[in-house]
Amino acid sequence: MDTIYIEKLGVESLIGVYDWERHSPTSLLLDVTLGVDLQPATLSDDVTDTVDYARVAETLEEVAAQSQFELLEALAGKMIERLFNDFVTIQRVRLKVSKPGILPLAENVAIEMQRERP
Ligand SMILES: Nc1nc2c(c(=O)[nH]1)N=C([C@H](O)[C@@H](O)CO)CN2
Repeated sequence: MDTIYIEKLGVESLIGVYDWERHSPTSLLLDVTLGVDLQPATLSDDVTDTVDYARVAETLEEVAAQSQFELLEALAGKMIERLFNDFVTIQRVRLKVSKPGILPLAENVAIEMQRERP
């Protein structure tokens, strides 16, 4: 299996457990690893024969902007569901969602999930 990476993608989402987090969107960073067969695109040099990482980034920005989850886990689950639904050649997704600066004594907090296509 080959790999496509999107690193430190900045998105905005209304997310958080506490009332003070639910008045305005929070900045999140996404690290995405996609398991894809890249061999067809090595032969064709055609973006339609691979997964267009620009479209993946747009999809993740859209899911984040339209969601209102409490937990990072729930947002990550929805994002992975959308990627498998919209990009049929993605076989595996690893997604790390970071919420930098949210805890006073930590530079960053994050969750990471990895899923295979169902
Ligand atoms: N495992 C998690 N723990 C916590 C989350 C989360 O999304 N996943 N979120 C919060 C608060 O919303 C945090 O942003 C501020 O304390 C707490 N714990």
